[in-house]
Amino acid sequence: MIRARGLEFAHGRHAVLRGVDVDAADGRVLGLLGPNGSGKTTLLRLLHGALRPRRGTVEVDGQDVAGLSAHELARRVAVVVQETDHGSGTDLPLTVAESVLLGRTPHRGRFGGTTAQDVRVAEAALRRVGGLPLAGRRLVEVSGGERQRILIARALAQSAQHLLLDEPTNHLDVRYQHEVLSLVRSLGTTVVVVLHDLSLAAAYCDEVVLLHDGVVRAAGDPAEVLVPALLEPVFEVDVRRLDHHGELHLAFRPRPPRG
Ligand SMILES: Nc1ncnc2c1ncn2[C@@H]1O[C@H](COP(=O)(O)OP(=O)(O)OP(=O)(O)O)[C@@H](O)[C@H]1O
Repeated sequence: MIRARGLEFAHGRHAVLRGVDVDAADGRVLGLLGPNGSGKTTLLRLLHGALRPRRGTVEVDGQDVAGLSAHELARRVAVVVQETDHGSGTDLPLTVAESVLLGRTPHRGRFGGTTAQDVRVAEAALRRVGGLPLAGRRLVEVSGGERQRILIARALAQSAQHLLLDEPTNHLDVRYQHEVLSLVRSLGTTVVVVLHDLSLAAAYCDEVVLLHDGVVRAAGDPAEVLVPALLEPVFEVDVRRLDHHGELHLAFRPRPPRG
């Protein structure tokens, strides 16, 4: 369980998040949605302790993240950030297999080396994302979509009960967008995922939080949040809900420029 209450965050004088509450329940997929600049990545970073709030608290399994060491936190929470973000490690001269093995680091002692168990877990994680054939390749040589799946494998190898992902479908072709999200959904871990594609959010999230200008505009069941009355003022487009084989899809039309 990840629980945030009353989160406030600012870059200098620029308020980024105000009074944000989040409840990510065990084994459920929570989607963070909202327009560019609405505060999704900032919120995700607060949830895994990479940023400290000015006000408010974040608890993981009832413990304040501010009181957990980086090592303890990494055993509980695995994070897949966008590959351009600092810390994704994709610029290191590593093979794919070595990169996935890095996910095991929180499970080692200070001077502990790689164990056979680490190798087995890393291999299983790479297999789950369809990445085994890439194991011997250098990370800098794989495509953007392949790299994204490898970063997810590294997070899986971390064996944490909570998984946070920032736009994991970036760079993925349509098949892998669905494969990665159904994989993430099948893990049984708590998942908090930033998504731009609202139809994917409708298909794979149990709950969603809709952010706008750093404030939660709506939260709850995707079927109740992904409605034109809530989405149109936030995204400033016309929204239609479509039913395709019983699944909710959303279609958008730009609004004509104001005269
Ligand atoms: N390092 C920084 N310094 C100053 N302002 C920042 C910094 N990082 C982010 N911001 C600002 O904070 C606000 C929220 O940014 P954030 O990246 O959380 O939004 P987002 O919803 O994830 O956006 P996107 O969909 O474009 O990725 C934006 O106005 C952004 O310009």
